Amino acid sequence: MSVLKVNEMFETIQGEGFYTGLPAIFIRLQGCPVGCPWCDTKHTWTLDPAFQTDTQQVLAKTSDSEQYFSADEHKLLSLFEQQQYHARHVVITGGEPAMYDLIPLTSLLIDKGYCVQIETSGTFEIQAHPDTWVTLSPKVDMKGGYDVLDQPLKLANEIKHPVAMQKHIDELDTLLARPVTNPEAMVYLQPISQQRRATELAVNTCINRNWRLSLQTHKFIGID
Ligand SMILES: C[S@@+](CC[C@H](N)C(=O)[O-])C[C@H]1O[C@@H](n2cnc3c(N)ncnc32)[C@H](O)[C@@H]1O
Ligand SMILES: Nc1nc2[nH]cc(C(=O)O)c2c(=O)[nH]1
Ligand code: SF4
Ligand SMILES: [Mg+2]
Repeated sequence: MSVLKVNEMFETIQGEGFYTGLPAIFIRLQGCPVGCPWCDTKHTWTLDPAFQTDTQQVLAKTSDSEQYFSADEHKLLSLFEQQQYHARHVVITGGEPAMYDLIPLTSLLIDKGYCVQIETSGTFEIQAHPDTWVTLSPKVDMKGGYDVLDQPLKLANEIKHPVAMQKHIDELDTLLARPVTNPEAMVYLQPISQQRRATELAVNTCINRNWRLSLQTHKFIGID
């Protein structure tokens, strides 16, 4: 059993990376110390117990807030039924989900027939069932002072790098050159905050390097 702090749980369409377009249940965990200046989920950063509240209040959220509920894997699975979700794909994101022991939750979900994906910055070792799809979005030189670890680079099924400037491409090249990095990992560039210049850089670099483009498609159509 492992108790997780959940900032949001909702059903939507995966908007990013390899599984773009697939209906998915998102579990957004609370807490992240990495400090990316352009992070689109800053409301998940704090781990202040003052923001703990009850499950129904969190599930009923209509806007971003620091409020979270605590639940173990069995409670989360029972909430899937209560919420009448249809998706067979589960995305565990955050915040930084690898701060938690995800072995009990990922194992239970895989045992129940779900496909499970985690979205992680690579700054903590991943504790998850080996069949979990790992989307690594590496974070280099951010304010929190964390480094990208070897283990997430090894486990990554896809490396989805947020980019706005050439230095981000250079950082990615350095990570791809590390001997531990999974040579089979698919490489995606994701423009930061839909900026025009970031998008141009991502498109041109994808064409030159034969990498893939990840747009945050949910933001273009205004869904969660
Ligand atoms: C909010 S993070 C949570 C999971 C984990 N902490 C991580 O960084 O991968 C989920 C994804 O959103 C990306 N992301 C966050 N803010 C973004 C932004 N403003 N523009 C583009 N991608 C962003 C992250 O790089 C990551 O791929
Ligand atoms: N639709 C949708 N797709 C996503 N893919 C990754 C997300 C994330 O915040 O981790 C995300 C998200 O917040 N919404
Ligand atoms: S690691 Fe992820 S959640 Fe944390 S600040 Fe960066 S983008 Fe946001
Ligand atoms: Mg998001």
